[in-house]
Amino acid sequence: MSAPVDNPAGTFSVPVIDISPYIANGDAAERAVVAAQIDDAASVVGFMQIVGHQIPSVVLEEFTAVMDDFFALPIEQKKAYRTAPEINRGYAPPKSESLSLSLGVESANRMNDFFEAFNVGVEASSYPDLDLPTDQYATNTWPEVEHFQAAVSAYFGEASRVAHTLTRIFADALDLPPDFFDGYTDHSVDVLRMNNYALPPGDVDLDGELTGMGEHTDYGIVTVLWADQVRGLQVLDHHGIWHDVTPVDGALLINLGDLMARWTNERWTSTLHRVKPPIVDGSIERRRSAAFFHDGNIDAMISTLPSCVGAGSRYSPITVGEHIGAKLAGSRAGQPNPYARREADRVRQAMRRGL
Ligand SMILES: O=C(O)CCC(=O)C(=O)O
Ligand SMILES: [Fe+2]
Repeated sequence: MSAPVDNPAGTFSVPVIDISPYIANGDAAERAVVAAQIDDAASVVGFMQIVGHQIPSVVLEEFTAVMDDFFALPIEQKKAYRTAPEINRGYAPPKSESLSLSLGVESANRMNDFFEAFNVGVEASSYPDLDLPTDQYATNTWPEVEHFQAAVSAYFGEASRVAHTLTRIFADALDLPPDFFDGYTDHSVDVLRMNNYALPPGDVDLDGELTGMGEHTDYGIVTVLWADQVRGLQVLDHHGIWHDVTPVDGALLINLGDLMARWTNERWTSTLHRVKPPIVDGSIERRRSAAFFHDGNIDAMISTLPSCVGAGSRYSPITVGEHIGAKLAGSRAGQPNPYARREADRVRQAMRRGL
């Protein structure tokens, strides 16, 4: 089953995969079908849509409701929840980040991404027996919005469960022991970024380069992305063409991050994507998303999987902490990442061709 997307050539689609055999007690044959579908989507597109994840609809409804309540606050009130750029927590106002700098690509206007976001993540205090660094496992800032912490935490728990199930499927798809990824993710430095794409009337410069979120790859192992069905998310295919992607009813979008591309020596793709929300009657159509980044243990060493080395590994081993640190220094602190040259070249090529 494939979901159609905006695609003049008729060849690009983001497959819809029902993972229920891995949630309920599917038998080995049913699970093998799911693992093969995931392997195919991960190799060809790097994005997929999953259904059968069994996140209760009440959890999603309450989560999106408190996101709306928070983003509806006056900007000055939201700014009270800012944190230092090196701490990936709290509120990020419009134009405070530039995702293309996570690749080392300078945009015409630095820090021009107009999304606003609120980040929460795993805290060091959740693992009292481990001596985890408190800048990466930072304490959360919770806004004074009724029910926000409870509703966001409930969704965080569900997204975390889905991410773990996905790594279980990945292990099967890559012919690894079922618990292979557990040792790399048992204190994973996960972050949930709630994104709101909207600019107050008067702030829209339609002549300028209007970017909701600049082109980037995600940094970690896998991203569980809830998005509403307003257009805006675009994915770059192997031919250098951007395609609009919206989820089918009830689906979560899933994409692989750089660490999975490194692990698999690019058998699986960390796909470039960006967000360009539609402009309707001169104003931006509001769009929301929430990206749960499952990034792995900060101290985990990611080296090419033996089964994927083939003619040689394209990447040298790196720790999760080193990799994520270079990426965040780009997107949040304006220091272009020098380590993503090949992705940066692909973005520049697509820009030159005006696609
Ligand atoms: O808003 C979206 O659909 C994508 C968000 C995204 O790519 C991210 O937060 O990394
Ligand atoms: Fe992303």
